[in-house]
Formats: sequence, C-alpha cells, structure tokens
Amino acid sequence: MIVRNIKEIINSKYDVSGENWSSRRLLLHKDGMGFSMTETIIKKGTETYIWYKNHFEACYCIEGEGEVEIADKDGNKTGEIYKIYPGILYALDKHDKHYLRATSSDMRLVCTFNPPLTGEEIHDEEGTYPAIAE
Ligand SMILES: CC(=O)NCC[C@H](N)C(=O)O
Repeated sequence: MIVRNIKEIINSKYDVSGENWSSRRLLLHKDGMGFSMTETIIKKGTETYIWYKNHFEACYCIEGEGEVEIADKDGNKTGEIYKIYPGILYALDKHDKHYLRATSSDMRLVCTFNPPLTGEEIHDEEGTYPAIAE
C-alpha cells in the first residue's frame, strides 16, 4: 500500500509550477498504478490554454471556482463554456483542446492522468506534456 501526505510533496521536486498553476504530484508513473493523481491549484484571474494530446485527464474541483471553454481544432475559443465549482468533474476524453480559467478565487482540483505523469512535466508551447518514454 502507498500512503502519502501532501506535506511530503510540498517543496519537493514533485511540487511543480507553471505560469498559472502549481501541482503537487501525489501518485506517479513509478508507483505502477496506471494513472497519476495530483492536487492542482489554478491561480485566480488566470486563463491557460491546454491540449493534452498524449494523455487523458480528469479533474475534480474541491475548492474555488472557474470555467473551462472548449477550443476547436485550431485552438480557437468556441463559446462552449462549463462552470467549475466544488463537486464538478470534467474529463478530457477526446484530448480536447481547452481554456481553463480560475475566476473569482484560486481553484483547487484533484487531477488524474492516463498514462500517468512521471512527475516533473510542465506545459510546452502547445499546452502539452510529452508522451511517456517507455
Ligand atoms: C488542470 C490542469 O491540467 N492543470 C495543469 C496541471 C496539471 N493538472 C498537473 O497536475 O500537472
């Protein structure tokens, strides 16, 4: 069994930040579960373009509020917007290009990835994480 406390992750190499977010990587590829789990904080008032072309991601909101807007194949905003608040899950089951915004507060999400993250990924210029090298 694996038991971890977020306090062990904070300020370790698995406490990773992007421009608009920070992510504590709780469960990783090396743990052999077939998925990873992170606690992610999206900063208030930010918008991030994301395209996980190599991963499926599901996010469950436990704190704060924001929204996700679907983008088209060229990354343009479509106006299809879903509110995010505690109790809402969104799952990028089609590797959906999207814009993620935290509106009036920071937003705290529990995020799972399949395939799992290795731990130190940050978004590239396409909003993507690299495919895992087996
Ligand atoms: C929602 C989202 O994808 N934010 C970026 C961080 C990501 N959840 C991660 O854990 O690396």
